[in-house]
Amino acid sequence: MDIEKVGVIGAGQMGNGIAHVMALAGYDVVLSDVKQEALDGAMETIRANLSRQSSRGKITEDEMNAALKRIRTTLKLPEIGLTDLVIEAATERETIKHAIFEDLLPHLQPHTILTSNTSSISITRLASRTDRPERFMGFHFMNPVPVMQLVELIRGIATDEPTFAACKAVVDKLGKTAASAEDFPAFIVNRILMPMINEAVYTLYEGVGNVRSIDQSMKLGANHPMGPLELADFIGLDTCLAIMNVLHDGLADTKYRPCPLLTKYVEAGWLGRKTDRGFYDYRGEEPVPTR
Ligand SMILES: CC(=O)CC(=O)SCCNC(=O)CCNC(=O)[C@H](O)C(C)(C)COP(=O)(O)OP(=O)(O)OC[C@H]1O[C@@H](n2cnc3c(N)ncnc32)[C@H](O)[C@@H]1OP(=O)(O)O
Ligand SMILES: NC(=O)C1=CN([C@@H]2O[C@H](COP(=O)(O)OP(=O)(O)OC[C@H]3O[C@@H](n4cnc5c(N)ncnc54)[C@H](OP(=O)(O)O)[C@@H]3O)[C@@H](O)[C@H]2O)C=CC1
Repeated sequence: MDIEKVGVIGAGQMGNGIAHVMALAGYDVVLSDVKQEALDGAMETIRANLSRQSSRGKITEDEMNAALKRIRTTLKLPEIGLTDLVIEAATERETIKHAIFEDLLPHLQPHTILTSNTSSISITRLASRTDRPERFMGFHFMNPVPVMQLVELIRGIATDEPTFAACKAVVDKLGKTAASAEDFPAFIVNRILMPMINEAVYTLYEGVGNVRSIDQSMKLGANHPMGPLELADFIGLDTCLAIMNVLHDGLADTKYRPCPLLTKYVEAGWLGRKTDRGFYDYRGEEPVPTR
C-alpha cells in the first residue's frame, strides 16, 4: 500500500526528529502531543535543525520550506486517525502507549498501519490490545533521527508481510537502512547498548572512575563518538532506566539489574539534557560533571 500521510504521536526529541525526516522525504505529517508547549518546542527544533542542514548545503532552502509546510501539529489525537501510517513516539511507559492506542482505535481508517518507536517494549503485547495486530509493528529510529542511518523494524507475532513491506518502503524512501529484529526485550541495538551504558553507571557507582574519566576512556579507548554517560544524558536517563527494567523483567536475569545510581538520578528528576541536568550539568556554558 502507498503511504502518503504519517501521524506522529509524542513531540519529544524522537517525535520531532521523525516528523523532520518524514516531511523532508515528502510525506504529509501530523504531529500530536498532550501539551501545546511540546508541539511549539518541537517545531522550533525542527526549524533550527532544517536550517542548519540548509546552511551546510545538505538541503536547499526550497526543500526546507516545503518540509516545514508539510508538518501540521495538533492536540487532538483523533486527527491522527486520518493518516496511513501512525508512529507512536510518546514516553517509554507501557501504560501510556496502551492508553494512546486505545484512544486512537475508534478514529482509525481500516487500512492505517500502527507502529511504535518504542526502545524496548513488546510489540506483540502492544499489538494484541489493538484491533489490527497484523497491521502493527515496531518502527525504531535512532537518536538523533536526522543523522542516524539505522531504523530497526520489529515484527510482532501477528505482523503480516504487506505491513512489513510498506514500512520497509518508507525506510528506503527516507534514505535510511532497515534492520529486521525479532520481538524480544529491547530488540538488537538496545539489548547491546543499554547494558553497556548501565555498566558505565556501575563503574561510576563503584568509584572505578568518575564521569569524565569514564567518558574519556570510552571515547579515546574504544573510539565511541560519545562517552556512555554523555550518551545516557543524550538519550534521557528515564528512558535508559525504563529500557533496563524491560530487559530485567522480560529476560528475568540479574545481569540486567538497573544500577541504583541510575535510579537515583531519575528519582531526582535529573533526566539528562532534556532537564538540563544528569551525569552532567548543562546549565552553564560548558557541561560540568555532577560526580
Ligand atoms: C535509546 C534508543 O532506543 C536507541 C538510540 O537511539 S541509542 C543512541 C544512538 N545514537 C548514538 O549513539 C549517537 C552517538 N553520537 C554521535 O553519533 C555523534 O556524537 C552525533 C552525530 C550525535 C554528533 O556528532 P558530532 O560530530 O559530535 O557533532 P556535530 O559536528 O555537531 O554533528 C555532526 C553532524 O550531525 C548533525 N547533527 C547533530 N545533531 C543533529 C540533530 N539533532 N539534528 C540534525 N542534525 C544534527 C550536525 O549538523 C553535523 O552535520 P554536518 O556533518 O553537516 O556538520
Ligand atoms: N531518547 C532516545 O534516544 C530514543 C527514544 N526512543 C523511544 O521514543 C519514545 C519517545 O522518547 P523521547 O522522544 O526520547 O522522549 P521525550 O521524553 O523526549 O518525549 C516524549 C513526549 O511524549 C509526550 N507524551 C507523554 N504522554 C503522551 C500521550 N499520552 N500522548 C502524546 N504524547 C505524550 C511527552 O509529554 P510530557 O513531557 O508532557 O510527558 C513528551 O513530549 C520512547 O518510546 C523511547 O523509548 C527510541 C529511540 C531513541
